[in-house]
Amino acid sequence: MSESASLQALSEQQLSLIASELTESGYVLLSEFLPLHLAQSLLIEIHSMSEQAFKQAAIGRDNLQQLNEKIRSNTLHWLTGRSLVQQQYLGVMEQLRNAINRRLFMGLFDFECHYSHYAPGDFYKMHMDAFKGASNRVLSTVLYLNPEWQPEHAGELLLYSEDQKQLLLKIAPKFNDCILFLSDTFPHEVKVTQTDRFSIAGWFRINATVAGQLDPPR
Ligand SMILES: O=C(O)CCC(=O)C(=O)O
Ligand SMILES: [Fe+2]
Repeated sequence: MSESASLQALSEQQLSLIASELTESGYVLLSEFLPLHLAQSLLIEIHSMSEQAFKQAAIGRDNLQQLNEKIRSNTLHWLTGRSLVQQQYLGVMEQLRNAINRRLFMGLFDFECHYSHYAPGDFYKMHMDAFKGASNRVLSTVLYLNPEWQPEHAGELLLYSEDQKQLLLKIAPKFNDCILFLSDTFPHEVKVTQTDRFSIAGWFRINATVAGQLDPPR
Protein backbone atom coordinates (compact mmCIF):
# COMPACT_ATOMS: atom_id res chain seq x y z
CA MET A 1 0.00 0.00 0.00
CA SER A 2 1.34 3.46 -0.83
CA GLU A 3 2.19 5.95 1.86
CA SER A 4 -0.65 8.29 0.92
CA ALA A 5 -3.17 5.44 1.04
CA SER A 6 -2.31 4.84 4.69
CA LEU A 7 -3.82 8.28 5.42
CA GLN A 8 -0.73 9.42 7.35
CA ALA A 9 -1.88 7.62 10.48
CA LEU A 10 1.15 8.76 12.48
CA SER A 11 1.41 12.43 13.41
CA GLU A 12 4.47 14.60 12.81
CA GLN A 13 4.76 14.85 16.60
CA GLN A 14 4.93 11.04 16.98
CA LEU A 15 7.45 10.75 14.16
CA SER A 16 9.71 13.45 15.62
CA LEU A 17 9.61 11.76 19.02
CA ILE A 18 10.48 8.40 17.46
CA ALA A 19 13.42 9.88 15.54
CA SER A 20 14.86 11.75 18.51
CA GLU A 21 14.48 8.86 20.98
CA LEU A 22 15.98 6.33 18.56
CA THR A 23 18.93 8.64 18.00
CA GLU A 24 19.42 9.28 21.70
CA SER A 25 18.84 5.86 23.26
CA GLY A 26 18.15 3.35 20.48
CA TYR A 27 14.65 2.55 21.68
CA VAL A 28 11.33 4.27 22.16
CA LEU A 29 8.10 3.21 23.89
CA LEU A 30 4.96 4.73 22.42
CA SER A 31 1.51 4.69 23.93
CA GLU A 32 -1.64 5.02 21.80
CA PHE A 33 0.52 4.21 18.80
CA LEU A 34 -2.21 3.50 16.21
CA PRO A 35 -5.48 5.29 15.53
CA LEU A 36 -7.89 3.55 17.91
CA HIS A 37 -10.14 2.07 15.20
CA LEU A 38 -7.14 0.38 13.57
CA ALA A 39 -5.85 -1.12 16.83
CA GLN A 40 -9.37 -2.37 17.57
CA SER A 41 -9.71 -3.92 14.11
CA LEU A 42 -6.40 -5.76 14.56
CA LEU A 43 -7.64 -7.04 17.89
CA ILE A 44 -10.86 -8.30 16.26
CA GLU A 45 -8.89 -10.05 13.52
CA ILE A 46 -6.47 -11.73 15.91
CA HIS A 47 -9.31 -12.91 18.15
CA SER A 48 -11.23 -14.27 15.15
CA MET A 49 -8.31 -16.47 14.08
CA SER A 50 -8.28 -20.08 15.13
CA GLU A 51 -5.37 -21.53 17.06
CA GLN A 52 -4.65 -23.69 13.97
CA ALA A 53 -3.72 -20.50 12.09
CA PHE A 54 -0.85 -19.99 14.51
CA LYS A 55 2.34 -21.97 13.97
CA GLN A 56 4.91 -22.89 16.56
CA ALA A 57 7.71 -20.35 16.41
CA ALA A 58 11.08 -21.56 15.18
CA ILE A 59 14.50 -20.34 16.20
CA GLY A 60 17.71 -20.46 14.24
CA ARG A 61 18.96 -19.98 10.72
CA ASP A 62 18.36 -21.86 7.46
CA ASN A 63 18.39 -25.62 7.79
CA LEU A 64 19.49 -25.28 11.37
CA GLN A 65 16.10 -23.80 12.04
CA GLN A 66 14.32 -25.84 14.61
CA LEU A 67 11.53 -25.66 17.12
CA ASN A 68 13.00 -24.90 20.46
CA GLU A 69 10.49 -24.74 23.25
CA LYS A 70 13.23 -24.26 25.79
CA ILE A 71 13.91 -20.78 24.48
CA ARG A 72 10.54 -19.78 23.18
CA SER A 73 7.05 -21.20 23.39
CA ASN A 74 4.72 -18.78 21.61
CA THR A 75 2.95 -19.32 18.28
CA LEU A 76 2.83 -16.96 15.33
CA HIS A 77 1.08 -16.03 12.11
CA TRP A 78 2.72 -13.86 9.41
CA LEU A 79 0.86 -10.81 8.11
CA THR A 80 0.63 -10.79 4.32
CA GLY A 81 -1.92 -8.03 3.70
CA ARG A 82 -4.71 -10.51 2.92
CA SER A 83 -7.26 -8.43 4.86
CA LEU A 84 -7.98 -4.71 4.84
CA VAL A 85 -6.82 -4.31 8.42
CA GLN A 86 -3.50 -6.03 7.64
CA GLN A 87 -3.06 -3.70 4.65
CA GLN A 88 -3.76 -0.74 6.90
CA TYR A 89 -1.22 -1.84 9.51
CA LEU A 90 1.40 -2.49 6.84
CA GLY A 91 0.54 0.95 5.41
CA VAL A 92 1.23 2.62 8.75
CA MET A 93 4.53 0.81 9.05
CA GLU A 94 5.38 1.94 5.52
CA GLN A 95 4.74 5.52 6.60
CA LEU A 96 7.01 4.91 9.60
CA ARG A 97 9.72 3.34 7.40
CA ASN A 98 9.77 6.34 5.08
CA ALA A 99 9.70 8.83 7.95
CA ILE A 100 12.62 7.15 9.72
CA ASN A 101 14.64 6.94 6.53
CA ARG A 102 14.01 10.63 5.84
CA ARG A 103 15.04 11.67 9.32
CA LEU A 104 17.74 9.15 10.30
CA PHE A 105 19.04 7.80 6.96
CA MET A 106 18.80 4.24 8.22
CA GLY A 107 18.18 2.85 4.74
CA LEU A 108 15.28 0.68 5.91
CA PHE A 109 14.29 -1.42 2.90
CA ASP A 110 11.23 -3.37 3.95
CA PHE A 111 9.16 -4.61 6.87
CA GLU A 112 7.97 -8.06 7.94
CA CYS A 113 5.74 -8.88 10.87
CA HIS A 114 3.67 -11.57 12.49
CA TYR A 115 0.93 -11.89 15.04
CA SER A 116 2.18 -13.58 18.20
CA HIS A 117 0.14 -15.53 20.67
CA TYR A 118 1.55 -16.44 24.06
CA ALA A 119 -0.80 -18.79 25.89
CA PRO A 120 -0.68 -18.96 29.70
CA GLY A 121 2.77 -20.34 30.64
CA ASP A 122 4.42 -19.17 27.41
CA PHE A 123 7.62 -17.09 27.40
CA TYR A 124 10.58 -16.06 25.24
CA LYS A 125 13.93 -16.25 26.99
CA MET A 126 16.68 -13.66 26.65
CA HIS A 127 17.75 -13.22 23.04
CA MET A 128 18.84 -10.71 20.41
CA ASP A 129 16.73 -10.18 17.29
CA ALA A 130 19.90 -9.73 15.21
CA PHE A 131 23.63 -10.04 15.56
CA LYS A 132 25.84 -7.21 14.41
CA GLY A 133 26.66 -7.54 10.73
CA ALA A 134 24.96 -10.93 10.48
CA SER A 135 21.32 -10.08 9.85
CA ASN A 136 19.27 -7.68 7.81
CA ARG A 137 16.89 -7.01 10.69
CA VAL A 138 17.78 -3.59 12.04
CA LEU A 139 14.78 -2.16 13.87
CA SER A 140 12.42 -4.30 15.95
CA THR A 141 8.81 -3.32 16.62
CA VAL A 142 6.25 -4.87 18.93
CA LEU A 143 2.65 -3.66 19.09
CA TYR A 144 0.61 -5.02 21.99
CA LEU A 145 -3.05 -5.99 21.73
CA ASN A 146 -4.20 -6.74 25.29
CA PRO A 147 -6.97 -4.40 26.45
CA GLU A 148 -7.53 -6.26 29.72
CA TRP A 149 -3.89 -6.50 30.84
CA GLN A 150 -3.37 -6.42 34.63
CA PRO A 151 -0.06 -6.55 36.58
CA GLU A 152 -0.82 -10.10 37.83
CA HIS A 153 -0.97 -11.27 34.20
CA ALA A 154 2.81 -10.67 33.92
CA GLY A 155 4.23 -11.46 30.45
CA GLU A 156 6.24 -8.24 30.45
CA LEU A 157 8.98 -7.54 27.94
CA LEU A 158 12.29 -6.80 29.68
CA LEU A 159 14.79 -4.80 27.68
CA TYR A 160 18.43 -4.84 28.81
CA SER A 161 21.52 -2.80 28.05
CA GLU A 162 23.90 -4.20 25.45
CA ASP A 163 26.18 -5.72 28.13
CA GLN A 164 23.07 -7.27 29.79
CA LYS A 165 23.99 -5.65 33.11
CA GLN A 166 21.25 -3.07 33.28
CA LEU A 167 17.50 -3.48 33.01
CA LEU A 168 16.41 -0.55 30.87
CA LEU A 169 12.67 -1.08 30.58
CA LYS A 170 9.95 -3.37 31.87
CA ILE A 171 7.13 -3.13 29.39
CA ALA A 172 3.59 -4.26 30.12
CA PRO A 173 1.96 -5.60 26.92
CA LYS A 174 -0.81 -3.01 27.07
CA PHE A 175 -3.26 -2.39 24.28
CA ASN A 176 -1.93 -0.11 21.52
CA ASP A 177 1.46 0.43 23.17
CA CYS A 178 4.36 -0.06 20.79
CA ILE A 179 8.06 -0.51 21.46
CA LEU A 180 10.73 0.13 18.83
CA PHE A 181 14.37 -0.82 19.43
CA LEU A 182 17.55 -1.45 17.47
CA SER A 183 17.55 -5.18 16.73
CA ASP A 184 21.28 -5.83 17.25
CA THR A 185 21.74 -3.77 20.40
CA PHE A 186 19.29 -4.79 23.12
CA PRO A 187 19.03 -8.26 24.65
CA HIS A 188 15.43 -8.83 25.73
CA GLU A 189 13.07 -11.46 27.10
CA VAL A 190 9.36 -12.05 27.54
CA LYS A 191 8.45 -13.17 31.06
CA VAL A 192 6.05 -16.08 31.50
CA THR A 193 2.55 -14.83 30.85
CA GLN A 194 -0.36 -15.85 33.09
CA THR A 195 -3.01 -15.11 30.50
CA ASP A 196 -3.38 -15.07 26.70
CA ARG A 197 -1.03 -12.39 25.36
CA PHE A 198 -1.34 -11.01 21.83
CA SER A 199 1.02 -8.77 19.88
CA ILE A 200 2.44 -8.03 16.45
CA ALA A 201 6.22 -8.43 16.31
CA GLY A 202 7.89 -6.87 13.29
CA TRP A 203 11.26 -5.95 11.86
CA PHE A 204 12.41 -3.27 9.50
CA ARG A 205 15.16 -4.70 7.34
CA ILE A 206 17.94 -3.39 5.22
CA ASN A 207 18.52 -4.88 1.80
CA ALA A 208 21.09 -7.63 2.18
CA THR A 209 21.27 -8.77 -1.43
CA VAL A 210 24.96 -9.45 -0.86
CA ALA A 211 23.89 -12.40 1.19
CA GLY A 212 21.44 -13.32 -1.58
CA GLN A 213 18.89 -14.78 0.75
CA LEU A 214 16.18 -13.81 3.17
CA ASP A 215 17.52 -13.57 6.65
CA PRO A 216 16.06 -15.07 8.68
CA PRO A 217 14.10 -17.37 6.39
CA ARG A 218 10.41 -17.89 6.92
O1 LIG B 1 6.38 -9.84 22.47
C1 LIG B 1 7.34 -9.21 22.90
O2 LIG B 1 7.24 -8.41 23.84
C2 LIG B 1 8.71 -9.40 22.28
C3 LIG B 1 8.78 -10.53 21.29
C4 LIG B 1 10.16 -10.78 20.77
O3 LIG B 1 11.13 -10.47 21.39
C5 LIG B 1 10.34 -11.39 19.44
O4 LIG B 1 9.35 -11.84 18.84
O5 LIG B 1 11.49 -11.42 18.96
FE1 LIG C 1 12.86 -10.45 20.15
